[in-house]
Amino acid sequence: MARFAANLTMLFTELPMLDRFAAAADAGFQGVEILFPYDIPARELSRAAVSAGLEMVLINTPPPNWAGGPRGFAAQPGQEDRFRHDFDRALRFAQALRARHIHVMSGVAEGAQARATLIANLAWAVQRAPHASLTIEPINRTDFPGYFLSDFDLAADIIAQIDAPNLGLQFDAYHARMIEGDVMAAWQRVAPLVRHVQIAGWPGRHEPSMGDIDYPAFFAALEDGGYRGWISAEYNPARHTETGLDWLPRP
Ligand SMILES: O=C(O)C(=O)[C@@H](O)CO
Ligand SMILES: [Mg+2]
Repeated sequence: MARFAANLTMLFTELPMLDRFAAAADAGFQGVEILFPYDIPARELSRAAVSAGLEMVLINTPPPNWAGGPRGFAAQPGQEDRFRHDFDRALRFAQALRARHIHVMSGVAEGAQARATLIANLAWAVQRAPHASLTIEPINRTDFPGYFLSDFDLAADIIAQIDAPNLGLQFDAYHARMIEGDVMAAWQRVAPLVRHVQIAGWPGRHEPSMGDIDYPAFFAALEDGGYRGWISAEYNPARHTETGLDWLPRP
């Protein structure tokens, strides 16, 4: 069965970051992800994860933090040096945290040159970090205006073109609902490429129990299809985090 992780950038924000680890473990999560961990020394984050018995599942490149920084540079022509510098920093953090995946963010860009830039940067990154697992994630342009990678078929094409064992797809069911409408159909199309799954309710990006995505059916499809990766709760709780965890399957 897939294991569940809590996105500590968005869940348990009632607590300071380092206290969110124990709260996530107590609530029944087995792993955590942090979108941009770069404000806190990696050894402190690592200690908190280890003492809570949690696996670090994912971090994002690049360093600018969640509160307002650009969402990546990988598809921006002319920003290759910045991308490489940020990627190396993400890699150092991922190594220190033993993070399973690094999500490489494309940023705001458009057109053929952006696509070529993203492919060239990813081709560099998969060689730079042969032992790391890298992901790319289609993100909807309503919430993230101008974000380059907002199409599942484009992401699949890019992964095929790079053709590296350490690059895969990050499937966020909320973005799939926003971009495609039918989450299950999108999943069936790209499932073999998926390394990491994220979930939230739609509309609103709140608890998975709120809205029209049938998560029990989605979890069953993942199980039936042999998905063995993590499922990460990446949503803005509408209530106190713990009160809203009735959707979380517990043994
Ligand atoms: O917004 C999402 O969805 C993500 O997974 C983030 O990594 C984007 O910052
Ligand atoms: Mg996501």
